[in-house]
Amino acid sequence: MKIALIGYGKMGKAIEAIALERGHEILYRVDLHNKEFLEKGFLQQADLAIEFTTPDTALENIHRCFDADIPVVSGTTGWLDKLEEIHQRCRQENKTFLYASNFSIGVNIFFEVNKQLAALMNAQQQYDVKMEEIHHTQKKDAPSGTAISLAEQVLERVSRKKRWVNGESAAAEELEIRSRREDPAPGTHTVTWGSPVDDITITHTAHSREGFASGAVTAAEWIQGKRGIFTMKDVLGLS
Ligand SMILES: NC(=O)C1=CN([C@@H]2O[C@H](COP(=O)(O)OP(=O)(O)OC[C@H]3O[C@@H](n4cnc5c(N)ncnc54)[C@H](O)[C@@H]3O)[C@@H](O)[C@H]2O)C=CC1
Ligand SMILES: O=C(O)C1=N[C@H](C(=O)O)C[C@H](O)C1
Repeated sequence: MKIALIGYGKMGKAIEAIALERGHEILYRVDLHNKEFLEKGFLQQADLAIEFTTPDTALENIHRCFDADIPVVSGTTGWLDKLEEIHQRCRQENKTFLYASNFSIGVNIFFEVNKQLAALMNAQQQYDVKMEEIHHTQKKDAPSGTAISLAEQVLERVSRKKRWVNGESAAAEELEIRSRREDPAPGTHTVTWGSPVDDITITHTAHSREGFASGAVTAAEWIQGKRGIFTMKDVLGLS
């Protein structure tokens, strides 16, 4: 595959290492300083783009890839209020788009465990649920995209919880997500169900960025030749 790598920060570099190891070519490494590679003439020479940038730039980058009609695999967090705009264009113009708040296999399995636990807890009023996410101090968004995915999975299944809040909350209908920033934490997510007599805690701890990067390259390999909107559930056959 000829990859246009959009975003050449911590994730861009981790993805580059794995893509090269697997025999792929990095055609462009697009960063803040060489955004001219986002022009159609450059992008359309690539088989696809892998996009890991910032909450403020992801939307525009994905539109640029759609202009060039190349598939996009995006993992940027903190911009999902605009996701529907991208899905709409993707459907209308028959483009190819795959998004995941977390590309690691471990977290995608953790998502399934979280959903099952939440479904079981809907009838167990004595349990309250809280979440915590821990990331490095350079992270721009809070709560993490993964924590929002986990929270939405709970809200869909637990009728006594109405919304998530980032920070402390004493309101019974709110799902509290605490965010901690400390180095080098690549990403830890914990969901705790507590009752007066016991707690159930599930935690996923990333030891490095390798799992995210490897998942993103696997998603890029999988999406080749496909049209439509996809997630890691499709890649891993979890749908
Ligand atoms: N979905 C997943 O599995 C994961 C998602 N992430 C997310 O990926 C994003 C990037 O994370 P990191 O690499 O750690 O951040 P980073 O800050 O190390 O790198 C971001 C890079 O994007 C570049 N950039 C900014 N605007 C750009 C533009 N318009 N075009 C091209 N490049 C641009 C910056 O110069 C920087 O090098 C964040 O939103 C983070 O939350 C991070 C890890 C895993
Ligand atoms: O910024 C990061 O580093 C990470 N971001 C993603 C998120 O916001 O969930 C995924 C992972 O936890 C690392």
